[in-house]
Amino acid sequence: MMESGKNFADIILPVPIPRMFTYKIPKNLASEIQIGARVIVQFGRKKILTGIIGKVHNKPPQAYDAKPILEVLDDQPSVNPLQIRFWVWMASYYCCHIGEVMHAALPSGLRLSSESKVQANPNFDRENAAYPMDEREDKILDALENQAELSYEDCEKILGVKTIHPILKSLVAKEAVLIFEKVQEKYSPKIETRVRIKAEIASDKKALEAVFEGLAGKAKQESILLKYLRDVPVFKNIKLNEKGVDKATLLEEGDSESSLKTLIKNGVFESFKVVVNRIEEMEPEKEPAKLSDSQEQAVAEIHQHFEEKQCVLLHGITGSGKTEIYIRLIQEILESGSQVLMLLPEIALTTQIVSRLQQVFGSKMGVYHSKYSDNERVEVWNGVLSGRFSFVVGVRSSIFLPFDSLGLIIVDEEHESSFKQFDPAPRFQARDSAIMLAYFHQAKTLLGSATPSFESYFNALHEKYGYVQLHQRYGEAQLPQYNLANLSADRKKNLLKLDSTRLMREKIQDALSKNEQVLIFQNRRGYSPYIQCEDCGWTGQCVQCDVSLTYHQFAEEMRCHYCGYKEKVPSSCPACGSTQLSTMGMGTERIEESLSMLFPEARMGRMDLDTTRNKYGYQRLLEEFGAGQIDILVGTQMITKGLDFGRVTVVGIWDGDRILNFPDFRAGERAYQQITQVAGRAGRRATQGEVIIQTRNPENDIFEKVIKGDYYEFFRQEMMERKKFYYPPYVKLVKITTRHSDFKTTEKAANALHREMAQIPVKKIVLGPEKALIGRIKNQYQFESMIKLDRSGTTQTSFKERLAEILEELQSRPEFRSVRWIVDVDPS
Ligand SMILES: Nc1ncnc2c1ncn2[C@@H]1O[C@H](COP(=O)(O)OP(=O)(O)OP(=O)(O)O)[C@@H](O)[C@H]1O
Ligand SMILES: [Zn+2]
Repeated sequence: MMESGKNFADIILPVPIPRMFTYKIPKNLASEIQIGARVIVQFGRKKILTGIIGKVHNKPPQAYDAKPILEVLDDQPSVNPLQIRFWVWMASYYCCHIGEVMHAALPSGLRLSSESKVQANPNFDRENAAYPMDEREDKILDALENQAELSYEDCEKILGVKTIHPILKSLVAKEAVLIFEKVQEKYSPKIETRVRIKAEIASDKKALEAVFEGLAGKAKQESILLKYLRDVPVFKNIKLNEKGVDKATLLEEGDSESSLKTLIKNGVFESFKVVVNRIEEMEPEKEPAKLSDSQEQAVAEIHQHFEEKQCVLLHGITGSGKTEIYIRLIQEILESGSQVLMLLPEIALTTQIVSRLQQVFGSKMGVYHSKYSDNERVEVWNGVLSGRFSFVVGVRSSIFLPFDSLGLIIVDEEHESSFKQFDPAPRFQARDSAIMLAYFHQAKTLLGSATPSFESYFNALHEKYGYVQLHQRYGEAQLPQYNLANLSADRKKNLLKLDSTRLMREKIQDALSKNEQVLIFQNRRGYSPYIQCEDCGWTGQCVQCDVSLTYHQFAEEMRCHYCGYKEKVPSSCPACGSTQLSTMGMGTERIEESLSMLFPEARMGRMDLDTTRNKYGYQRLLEEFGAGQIDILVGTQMITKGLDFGRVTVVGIWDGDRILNFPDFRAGERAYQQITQVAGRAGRRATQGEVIIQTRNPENDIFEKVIKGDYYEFFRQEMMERKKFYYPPYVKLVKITTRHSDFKTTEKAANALHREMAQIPVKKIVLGPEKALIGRIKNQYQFESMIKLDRSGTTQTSFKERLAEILEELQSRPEFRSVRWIVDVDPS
């Protein structure tokens, strides 16, 4: 209930309006106004919308006259105040509208529609109505007999008046109509038809015997009855009969439906319907593992750091057993009565780690996956609300679930760039947002990785985060042995076969002959093509930035994605003079073909976007691999994420150079992480694994650092570069894309924005605008500006506030009305 005296409310309106507007709180609704409740309001002259109360206050808006709130829909708020606080923060940090955050936050089964509708109340009996209707009310009810639903506009037309709300309100009060949102209807509970023996028969042995006698010679019906009694032993426990059995399950072994119908008709069975959970109930089946000494030690250190710090980074090498540490911490928090959220990158979620957690936590644990149907997502949402799930493991959007008392958030594989949402807004980083969310809940955050992001590692070194290390693999397992296979050298000696080096072939052969398994990794990222000299391995580098140039086929140019520097593709290699320049970019499919020619006996599998498109594709491949039905698995990034298979002894990195040549200031960091993660899949049990990296640059520094496992030294060197060239974490990046269908307008708008931004009086560097790497998408031209903001004080907030004003002003100029500006804070 509201404190008295507050007579205005800010209402979050849905997409496409996505903003907060202030409305008046009418006296008669004052007692129902609660933050997070859904309300009906009028927007503009015509539109009737459902919004959510974001804030209550007593400041009338300056620019317009506040309209009254028309209706409060919820007794219980749909969204809790912590969620609203989180939305507000996210909208301001990531420079988007709060309605866009709301749109991302609510599963579409719960989403607010942009238009509310009127429908007949199914419980209303018009013939025997308790209250009389006036003429206009009758007109609406007449219309609803022919039409399932009416918009507010329809009602206006029917009645020929402008203010229809009082009429609808009266109809609602008389329980004749319902006001609803169309999309909300999307969620439908799952209904199961079950059957059971009629109670009077089930509880009476004699009666049941009589039934059997009556069925003599009717084999089909008898068979159904026998199966029922096998599945539901009512003699042992009469209570079991009440729940009965799912009809489909009972008939699963091929019994006939018509025989069952006869049994129902003759009063032996009865059928009934129940609402069931889509997400299956599961009992825990395993105790958590006993922690090793170093794991116990790590847990103790994490506890210690949490005394003082809100966030701890767990830096544990691949195979060190971080999962078991998470399990211990999750248990502790759940026992204390708080909730836990564990975030995983998209693809890691369907795999081993989830089933491992499920074995321990059973159905206390909810899983929130992007491949879930909308209904399933609503069930997880409701499960969190009802307390059914006190622990959720999920993808980045699970930070929006309606938690009210989080105690801990774990972000596993925290370095993963897929925690960042690219499109649409909010373009949030789930790891960073999780830390903020935890702060609002007064909860702790644990970030875990074998290869921490430089941002997190930086924060740990500066003691902003606690830092805990695990240096050893669990049990007997050792880190794998690295081998660099020189592509150029093999080429000269004619040893290259179908792009494979001799060393690669030997190691694979070795593993196959010992009945061990092989993983071959090819980087998906390399799809942005680059030019490389086949003889010396030269690639074009930007003269102003520390990144490699991307090949633009259309213009026959190599360009820098960051500063816009460009040059023509040379006709011969500037380093060695060779004319063997080729475009790099080779897919997994071709590798699979090559390997099956080289190893015709081996059973091959391929895991990439193509082979995992459907819901179970990924799962199935992993199961086959786990069961030893695949000898060599070729894959992209997907095979790197937390896989734990005991028989993998050889990991091959097909094109090591491609990992290095990503046009990004994070190229080095990414390369280090990626190689270490892929390599980490090898030799996770007793046998030591081998990693083979094919490259034309065996002397590249990154390989040396990875092989030594010297993360700190690598980090230190990269940081010097980043400091010198103003890159994160020394500055904050904001990227702004300007889009329009006309080239000139796009350029003009981008330049106008640039001039305005340059004026903002904060410490910053504004780069661009540059034509984007992909100059045109869906017939929209795009230009990009990059802003590097000083990290100190209020620089960021001042900049973002002013930016919002600038964009608003630009948008209001007639020439730029249809230009789109996309702001990406902390782009990755
Ligand atoms: N205390 C323990 N008792 C028994 N087995 C353990 C224990 N800790 C870890 N293991 C086993 O060791 C293997 C590696 O552990 P886990 O997968 O948790 O490593 P990780 O640190 O997550 O590695 P990565 O970063 O490579 O994913 C797993 O097979 C796991 O079951
Ligand atoms: Zn450059």
